[in-house]
Amino acid sequence: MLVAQDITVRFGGLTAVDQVSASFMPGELVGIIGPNGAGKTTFFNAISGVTQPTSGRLALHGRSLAGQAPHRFAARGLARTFQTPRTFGDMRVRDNIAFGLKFAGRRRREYLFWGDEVGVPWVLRTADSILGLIGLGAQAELPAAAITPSQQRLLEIGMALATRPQLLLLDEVAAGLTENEVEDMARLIRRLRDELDLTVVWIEHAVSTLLRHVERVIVLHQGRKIADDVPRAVIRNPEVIEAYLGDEMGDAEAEGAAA
Ligand SMILES: Nc1ncnc2c1ncn2[C@@H]1O[C@H](COP(=O)(O)OP(=O)(O)OP(=O)(O)O)[C@@H](O)[C@H]1O
Repeated sequence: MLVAQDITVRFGGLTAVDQVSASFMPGELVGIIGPNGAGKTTFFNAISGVTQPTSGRLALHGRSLAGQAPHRFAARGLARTFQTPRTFGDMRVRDNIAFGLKFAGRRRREYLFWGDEVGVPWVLRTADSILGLIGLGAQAELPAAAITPSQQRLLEIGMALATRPQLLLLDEVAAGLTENEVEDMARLIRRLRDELDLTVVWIEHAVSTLLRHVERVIVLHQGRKIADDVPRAVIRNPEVIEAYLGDEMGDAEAEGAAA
């Protein structure tokens, strides 16, 4: 689906992402974890066209995306959320989704091409069916600014889905949520992956929940990739424990997470 090769992003003298390579296969749910400042969001920005990598190669469906603008990434089936939800507060919840359906990602010509909706799951064809999918049906008429922070996060996921992605990048969609809400979010992400045939890459600090739900986890530390494996292996990796997991969770909790 997506292949990133030796991606490096420098800001002046700081190397935020240091030669990170990673591949994402169709249908995978992959987590990205690491300490604050490890380069997780910068890596996301680089693989979604928001930031131009200093060096490295990037291919979606085998076609190079180097130097392309973010809307070209969207047109090729990539959607993402941001750490701070980017919704339109004075527009109704339903209209936020409708905006994504109408405008996001695709150019007019591509809409004509997509007009017959061939291959688009029916739940992604209307704003109301997307709202039903993410559990925001009851909030459809409210201004987006009036819904709770956790609902804002769901709405941003809905807006991303409205672009009919095949690859969904989620940046801390569970930040600030209660433990139960984080668990609900993880279940929703899995359900979306399964029902919509998505590839999902999910950055999150709620490590124990993430490790219980993803199939593979990539660990970044000081811009470098220090692990890329199934959760069971990653929690036993001494470098990962030293750099991150030792602080984030006790051994017993980690064992439970990857059980
Ligand atoms: N636009 C920028 N200009 C300069 N430095 C930046 C910029 N964006 C990020 N950085 C720096 O790059 C490094 C990686 O930041 P990044 O936000 O990618 O980390 P992160 O792993 O996502 O952290 P967090 O978990 O806190 O969100 C940090 O040192 C950060 O200060």
